[in-house]
Amino acid sequence: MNLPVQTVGLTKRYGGLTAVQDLDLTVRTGEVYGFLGPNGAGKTTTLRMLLGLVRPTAGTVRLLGRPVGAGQLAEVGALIEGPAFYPYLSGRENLRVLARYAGAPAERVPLVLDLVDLAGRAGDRYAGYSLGMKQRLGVAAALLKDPRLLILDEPTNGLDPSGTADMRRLIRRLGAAGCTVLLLSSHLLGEVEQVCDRVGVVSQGRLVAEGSVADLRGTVGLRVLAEPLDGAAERARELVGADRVRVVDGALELAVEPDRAAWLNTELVRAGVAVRELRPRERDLEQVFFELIGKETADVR
Ligand SMILES: Nc1ncnc2c1ncn2[C@@H]1O[C@H](COP(=O)(O)OP(=O)(O)OP(=O)(O)O)[C@@H](O)[C@H]1O
Repeated sequence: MNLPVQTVGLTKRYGGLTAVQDLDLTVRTGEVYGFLGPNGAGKTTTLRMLLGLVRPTAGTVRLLGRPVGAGQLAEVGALIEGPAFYPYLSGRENLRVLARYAGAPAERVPLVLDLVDLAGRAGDRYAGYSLGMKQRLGVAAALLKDPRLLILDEPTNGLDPSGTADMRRLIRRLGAAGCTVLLLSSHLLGEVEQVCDRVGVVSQGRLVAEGSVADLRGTVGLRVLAEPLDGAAERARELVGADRVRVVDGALELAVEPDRAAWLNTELVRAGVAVRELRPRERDLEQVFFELIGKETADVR
């Protein structure tokens, strides 16, 4: 199978520093994969190895099913750092110039402008674009060659909330259109929740978790709103064991499998407790991210 990205045991050492260690990364066709980790975790080094810009110390990289350097970069579109455009040309003119350089058909220009939602402003000068529009034009440029793999490195960096939301919508749209996207981000897990099919979290050069956002978040029990609370807590302790029951903010938190909800509800009601709400308790995504990267505080932006 020609996986867009597959690394096995990928390692890069700079002198005594291991920037990337034993990384097994797989990006599947048609998915939006979020490669996440705090600054210095090794994302850029990994990206450079994927693109053949840096030679791995150990391990292998296959890009679009072939070893790096087999000419497949023509099929990869990338938005890395701020894209360079001519300020006095319009968005459309800039793309026409790039298309000519890249040997992409001119008919792609209106198509990609439409994709990134810039068709209405395509005639405006680049210099007048907002940062968000500039970034989206960068994505449009990366799409000119109709790449099989699109790599976006920190595409929301420096964007305000509305620019970030636009970029998120764009990535989701690309994903829905069947584009394979590798998204690098040092932002919190929560921010990529809506756009990524799967995420890999890297910390200190190692992949510390991989899966869907739902997988990573997991469920850790049940949260129950019931009256009277004391009676509910007492009965719950009898049912599942005292060490599995906590009272937090006027609710019961039970460390039990969520599929025991129906049984628990029946038992509580039988004990004369009125159950108002009973639902799986999920971990907070930020918390998950910090646990994975082994930090207590939010300094990963
Ligand atoms: N050319 C280099 N020489 C020496 N050390 C390097 C080199 N490039 C990266 N490093 C080190 O490797 C580690 C990983 O850096 P890398 O840039 O890959 O992380 P990152 O996750 O991309 O971080 P950021 O989000 O800040 O870009 C860091 O400790 C960095 O200082």
